[in-house]
Parts: sequence; C-alpha cells; structure tokens
Amino acid sequence: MPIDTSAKIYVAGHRGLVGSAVVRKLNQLGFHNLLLVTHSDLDLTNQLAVDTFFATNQPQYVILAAAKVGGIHANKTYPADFITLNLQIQTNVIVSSYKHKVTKLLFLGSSCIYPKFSPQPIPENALLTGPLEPTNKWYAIAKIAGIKMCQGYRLQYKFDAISAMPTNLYGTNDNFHPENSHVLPALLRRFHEAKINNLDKVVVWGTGSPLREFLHVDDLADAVIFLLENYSDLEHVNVGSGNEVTIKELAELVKEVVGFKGELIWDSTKPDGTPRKLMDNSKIAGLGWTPKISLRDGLVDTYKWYLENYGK
Ligand SMILES: NC(=O)C1=CN([C@@H]2O[C@H](COP(=O)(O)OP(=O)(O)OC[C@H]3O[C@@H](n4cnc5c(N)ncnc54)[C@H](OP(=O)(O)O)[C@@H]3O)[C@@H](O)[C@H]2O)C=CC1
Ligand SMILES: C[C@H]1O[C@H](OP(=O)(O)OP(=O)(O)OC[C@H]2O[C@@H](n3cnc4c(=O)[nH]c(N)nc43)[C@H](O)[C@@H]2O)[C@@H](O)[C@@H](O)C1=O
Repeated sequence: MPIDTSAKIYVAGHRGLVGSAVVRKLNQLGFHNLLLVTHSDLDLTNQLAVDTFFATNQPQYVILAAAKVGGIHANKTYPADFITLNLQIQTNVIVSSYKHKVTKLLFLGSSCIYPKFSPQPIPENALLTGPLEPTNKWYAIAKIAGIKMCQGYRLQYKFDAISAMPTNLYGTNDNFHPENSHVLPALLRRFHEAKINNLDKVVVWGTGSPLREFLHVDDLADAVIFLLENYSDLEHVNVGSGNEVTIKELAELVKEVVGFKGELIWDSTKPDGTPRKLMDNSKIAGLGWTPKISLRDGLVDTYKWYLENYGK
C-alpha cells in the first residue's frame, strides 16, 4: 500500500551509508515529514532516551538503519561491541516502536546471517541451518536476534515489523576507514592514495578468491521503500544485485576505475572470510522489485563522490 507523503517517518542512522540513501530517496518521492536525529542527540543504546524520544515524537513508520557496522577486520577485532551495541540498538528501537504504536517498522540485517556453507544462491530459508562464518558471527547473531524479534512481535502482538537482508553495499557516504571499512571503499581509497602518491604497488587482503555480491546503496534504498509499501509478512527478504565477482576481479575493476597503473600484492595473512555469499533474490523479484545500477556504473559514481568529498 502506498504510504502518504505526509507520514512521519523516523530514519534511524540517517547520516550513515544506508540511512542517508533512504533519506535521499524519500525526499525524491516527496515525503516531507521525516524525523531525523543524530547519534550525539540520541544514543540508541540508551533505553530510557529511546523510549522518551518515541513517546514525544510518535513516529508512524520506522526504518532502522542505525547499527554498529564494519568490514571483516572490524568484526573480528571488536566482537563485544558488534554483538552488544547491535542487540541494544535494535531491541530499544523495536520495543519502543511497538509500545508507542508505530504503524510499521523495517529492520535491516545482513547477508552474514546465513551459514558459512549455504546453498548458492542463498534462499531465505537457509537461516539457522548451519554454523556461521567465524569472522562475523557476533554481528550475525545480533542480526538474527533482530529478525526473530520482528517475528515474535508480529506473532504475539500483530505488530507490522518486517526485515530486509541486504548483500554487501557501497556508495555515497560509505565508510572509507583504511582498516575498519568494507572491501570496496577500502580499495577505492587505497588505489586512489597509491595513484596520487605515485606508488607502484597496492596491498589487497586475503587470497582474492572469495566471491562477493555488491549492491549500490541507492538500489537498496529503493528496495527498502518498496518493501515498506508492499510487504507485510513474517519471513525476512533478501536484497541483492544477483551478480557476484571475486575479490580479485573487484580489485582489478577498482584499479581501472581509479586509474592506478601499478601492481597488486596479495596479503594472505589477512582473512578471506566466507568463500561465497550470493543471495537468492527470487522472493523480492517475485514481489516486483529489481535492482538497476551495475557494479561498474556504481563504482564510477562512488569514486566521483569520493573525489568530491575526500579527494586531493
Ligand atoms: N554497509 C554494508 O555493506 C551493509 C550494511 N547493512 C546494514 O545496513 C544498516 C546500515 O548500515 P550502514 O549504513 O552501512 O552503516 P553506517 O555505519 O554507515 O551507518 C550507521 C549509522 O548508525 C548510527 N549509529 C550507530 N550507533 C548508534 C547509536 N548508538 N545511536 C544512534 N545512532 C547510531 C551511526 O551514527 P554515527 O556515525 O554518528 O555513529 C550511523 O549514522 C545496518 O543495519 C547494517 O547492518 C547490511 C548489509 C551490508
Ligand atoms: C557486509 C558484510 O561485510 C563483512 O563481511 P565481508 O563480506 O567478509 O566483508 P569485507 O567487505 O570486509 O571483506 C570482503 C572480502 O574482501 C577482502 N579484502 C581485500 N582487501 C580488503 C580491504 O582492504 N579491506 C577489507 N575490509 N576487505 C578486504 C577480505 O579479506 C574479504 O575476503 C561482515 O563482516 C559483515 O559486516 C557483513 O555483513
């Protein structure tokens, strides 16, 4: 069902990669009653503050894009933070949304919820069928708990809470931290810095053999609003691009887009993580949504944004 453009929509995490893309999309569509509050004004790990915020502001829709997020190194290095902060943020927001009569909530998980050796492409029903990838199981367990909370509140209280599981994302407002970011922004920055400093080599982590699926965050934002308007059911929904590349292919593509002419060196002391995680997109495709942005176009666009915002 289409949502009225005057509906009060709270986008939690609106300055992040996903939250900012959702806000851009909502603005494009004419939504004009967005509720946005920064981390420093509302710490979502603070239960009392979250509850007071909901009681005061009474949002009608909630898109939960606030989380502790990072790449393989950050996940491995800060397991306590990844499990604790994510459990706190999502529990506070889901419980207060229910308690203060939010019409609908959308929770964002991640493709890392699935077992390390899942059937490929990974269908939604692969959840909880095998052991998780060790580098990110702390984060994955928090995300699985979020899905289960949405299901529990739907079953027990008929609260309209749904969950979307995006694949690896990238785009405007990504995190370009050299160690803690995801692979795509990390490589864009490393190749760019190597190019401007006339270096002849760039180090890339792992063996290059893992396969990953990348989705531009503007496509994800489109899917989030699509699901909010068109899906109300128990099971979570995969959101991917349907295309996968090896990390080696990704590194070659980033090198070409940035225009770096040197050599790639593989650091096999760094973890590869899960060998492959291609999402089965047939559920969301069956509902009528498909992605539009190719990896090459998305990379060119993200590099342009990086140059405008960080590049020297
Ligand atoms: N990036 C990716 O590849 C993928 C992301 N996802 C999911 O999408 C969602 C958004 O991720 P993404 O946009 O990449 O993450 P970002 O780190 O870019 O953004 C997260 C946002 O959450 C805010 N935030 C974090 N902690 C708190 C807190 N305690 N109180 C208030 N705000 C807080 C951050 O604010 P501040 O920066 O000020 O701390 C930031 O605005 C997450 O649920 C993530 O699991 C799923 C699959 C892949
Ligand atoms: C979205 C998803 O993201 C995380 O999982 P991941 O897909 O393994 O994340 P990643 O992007 O950090 O790495 C992908 C691959 O790329 C290789 N790689 C090469 N060179 C760099 C590099 O320079 N940085 C990084 N980060 N990786 C590199 C790296 O070794 C790995 O083989 C989850 O923890 C969890 O957060 C989650 O849900």
